[in-house]
Amino acid sequence: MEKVEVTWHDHAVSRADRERLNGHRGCVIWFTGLSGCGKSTIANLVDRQLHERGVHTFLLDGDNVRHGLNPSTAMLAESHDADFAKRFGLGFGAADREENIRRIGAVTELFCQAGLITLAAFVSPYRKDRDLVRKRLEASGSPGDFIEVFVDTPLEVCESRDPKGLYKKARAGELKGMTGIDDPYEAPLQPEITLAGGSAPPDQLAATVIAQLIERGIVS
Ligand SMILES: Nc1ncnc2c1ncn2[C@@H]1O[C@H](COP(=O)(O)OS(=O)(=O)O)[C@@H](OP(=O)(O)O)[C@H]1O
Ligand SMILES: Nc1ncnc2c1ncn2[C@@H]1O[C@H](COP(=O)(O)OP(=O)(O)O)[C@@H](O)[C@H]1O
Repeated sequence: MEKVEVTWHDHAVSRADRERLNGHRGCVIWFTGLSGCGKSTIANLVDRQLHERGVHTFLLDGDNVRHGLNPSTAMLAESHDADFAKRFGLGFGAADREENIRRIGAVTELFCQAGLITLAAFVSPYRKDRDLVRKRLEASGSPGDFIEVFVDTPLEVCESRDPKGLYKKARAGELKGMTGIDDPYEAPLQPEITLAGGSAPPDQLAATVIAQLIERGIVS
């Protein structure tokens, strides 16, 4: 294996300096759940409401990140040769999802160090991948940096919403490896917040998240 020489450098402006300037601490609010459960809708509402309160935030969202940081092999093949595209493109197999979440976890870690309240909305179906993000964040930062929000919406409800027609394709056998259909979803065992995404409106669920942030002293 090729040895790569890299050295960690401490920054002149610390996380504490940035948090003082922002007037609040950084943290990661990680929304997980099935496709169509409401992650993006709720995360966007929370983001907008925090922004209106003067809180420094940023939202990372599954579909969007897969257009830029973590594109598919087919997307990369438009600008790179086939070997490069195959090596770095990500799909939805278990190892690809693991690498997707590992990279996003590293980005949330940077944003957290920048003192931002970072919202992440990803299916993130594997417990070990989410737990690894938590572990890394807490190791480089402090306890409470990772707030896991389980958007607990029954599969039948997600499937009835099906805004992108993915469940329909999966049921028709045109899409393989759809989470909840022929690919696993491992629900969090001890999420900080659980939202009943199938039985309450999005604004009520967003209000629950904001109330929790206030209770935890993250925003005032
Ligand atoms: N096979 C399969 N399973 C689940 N989801 C699929 C799949 N194929 C495409 N999509 C679309 O990709 C979005 C999920 O991307 P993520 O990066 O969040 O997935 S993961 O965390 O790596 O599992 C997901 O977005 P959301 O619907 O917003 O969750 C889907 O639009
Ligand atoms: N709590 C809710 N009640 C009713 N409809 C919802 C709720 N949350 C989201 N939706 C609707 O469900 C669909 C999927 O929501 P979305 O936020 O895109 O889910 P995800 O990001 O988890 O895939 C959208 O059409 C959205 O308007």
